[in-house]
Amino acid sequence: MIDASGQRAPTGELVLSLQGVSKHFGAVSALTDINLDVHAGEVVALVGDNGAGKSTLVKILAGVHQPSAGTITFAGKPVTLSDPATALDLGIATVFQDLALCENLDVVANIFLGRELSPLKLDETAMEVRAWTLLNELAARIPSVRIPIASLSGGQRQTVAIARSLLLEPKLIMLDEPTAALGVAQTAEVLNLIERVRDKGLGVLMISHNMEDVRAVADRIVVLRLGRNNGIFYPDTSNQELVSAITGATENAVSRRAGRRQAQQEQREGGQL
Ligand SMILES: Nc1ncnc2c1ncn2[C@@H]1O[C@H](COP(=O)(O)OP(=O)(O)OP(=O)(O)O)[C@@H](O)[C@H]1O
Repeated sequence: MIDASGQRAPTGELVLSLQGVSKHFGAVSALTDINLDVHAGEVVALVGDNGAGKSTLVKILAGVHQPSAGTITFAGKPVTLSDPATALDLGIATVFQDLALCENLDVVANIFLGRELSPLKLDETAMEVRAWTLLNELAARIPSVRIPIASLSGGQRQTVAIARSLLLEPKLIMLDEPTAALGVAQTAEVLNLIERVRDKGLGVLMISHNMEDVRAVADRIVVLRLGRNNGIFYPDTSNQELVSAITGATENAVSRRAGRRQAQQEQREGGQL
């Protein structure tokens, strides 16, 4: 569907909606009055400079931090994400940047890590089959599910972490810098993976500093600046425009230059009178 501005409007149902979310840490305002929507089958990139509030927002949605104000609606209902287990049970999965994988354990063990005592408790063979199924759905290139994480590449580790987050069949998956520190081929692999997660109908919220990756995979780009919303953009936005929104260069350099021009013009006109 094409919206009034000629862009592709999200067609999936609204999975996540934040209205007026703020977060203070003592005197520090990490987030002020944030609005954010993520639809099913949509990749939303969350971008912003260091300290813009991206991690704080992800931690709120992961149930790690509690918002100081605002409403979070998930799957059509207002929710309180009081702890990480609540967020996970509701269907919000998070892959943090450190991936939280155990180097010495194999792929199967990592995918089921911490879930061994849950109703998902399965025998070794069933767990192996489930792990393969998840990885196959992602068309993941993992040589064997019985090799330790330590012997996998960065891209393959990210794949295992994403597969793990899909185990509980979430509606929304949040990825914190999924391509940071990856080479070109591995980055492409992870971006493909993100597209496949989207194609499964999940909402994806991805934090990234890499505008090339963002533009390659995101349906919408949400910019945060100094803890506030600073625009929603589409992948065809120019780099300059995005960087301006991220750094605030528009309001500084451009508007200052325009102001100077106007002052010079007024001076000239004044001189002619
Ligand atoms: N636990 C905390 N206690 C106090 N202040 C915090 C805490 N967590 C974050 N902040 C502050 O909130 C603001 C937003 O930080 P946040 O880490 O969310 O930004 P970010 O966009 O993720 O930055 P980066 O890209 O550097 O990770 C910063 O000013 C930071 O210092």
